[in-house]
Amino acid sequence: MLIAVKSLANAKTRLARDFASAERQQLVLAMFRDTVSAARGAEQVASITVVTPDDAVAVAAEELDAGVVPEPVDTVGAGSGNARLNLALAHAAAHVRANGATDLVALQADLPALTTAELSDAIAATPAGARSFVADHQFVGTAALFARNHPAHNGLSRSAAMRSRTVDLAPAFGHDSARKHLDSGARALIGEWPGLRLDVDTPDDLELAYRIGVGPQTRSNLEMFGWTASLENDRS
Ligand SMILES: Nc1nc2c(ncn2[C@@H]2O[C@H](COP(=O)(O)OP(=O)(O)OP(=O)(O)O)[C@@H](O)[C@H]2O)c(=O)[nH]1
Ligand SMILES: C=C(OP(=O)(O)O)C(=O)O
Repeated sequence: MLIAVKSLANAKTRLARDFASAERQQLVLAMFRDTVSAARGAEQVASITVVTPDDAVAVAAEELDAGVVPEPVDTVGAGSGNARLNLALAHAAAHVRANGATDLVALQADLPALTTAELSDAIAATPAGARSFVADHQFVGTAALFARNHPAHNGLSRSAAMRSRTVDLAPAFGHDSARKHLDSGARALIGEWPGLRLDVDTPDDLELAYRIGVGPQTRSNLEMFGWTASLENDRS
């Protein structure tokens, strides 16, 4: 499993209205921790690799027993943030495949309401020998992208077999990525996975995730920042 996280100082700018910079960075880390904790419970997830330029994210990843791949240098000057994100994921994919991984999933880092059961269920629905994805709850973005290799066949040399079996991740995250993944041949997975489909970008997403039920790190940070109390006040 691959997870990309950009520099915390630049993260979640769309939450800037509700959270000061230091709080926002802490919240991004908390959502990341809850996402990794839920993901690592899925029995199909053999390892988690985080690609990031941020030292604090790398430390948090290591504390959660995830591997860390430094941000590739060629992403500097790679144009838009999304181009950098996709280069970072492709770099991490090459890294884990060089170390023996076959089936890949690129998971968003901001899924605080993710449950192990729904991720496990989604992985079980992925076709072999193909790319597939779980769209976000609005069917605009992508919560998770999967690339499963073709099953092994006999009669080829080991290297030829590896080449012919490989299904590239070909990540196309960013604006309208559900459409981009569909248009590039990835299959949209069907299933009721509300936490998996809810990546948090805006205050409205955060409120929705909170109502579904967020993980303990996210919850305690939101309580500490007084955000949950303000939610109650807004409702009364
Ligand atoms: N390693 C890495 N991860 C990235 C990069 N750009 C984005 N990401 C990650 O990809 C996911 C989606 O990123 P964005 O939607 O662009 O940014 P965001 O921080 O979620 O939100 P905004 O600042 O509000 O756009 C987040 O988990 C980011 O941390 C990058 O250049 N490198
Ligand atoms: C990059 C993506 O996520 P976000 O919604 O965080 O921009 C995406 O969905 O492809």
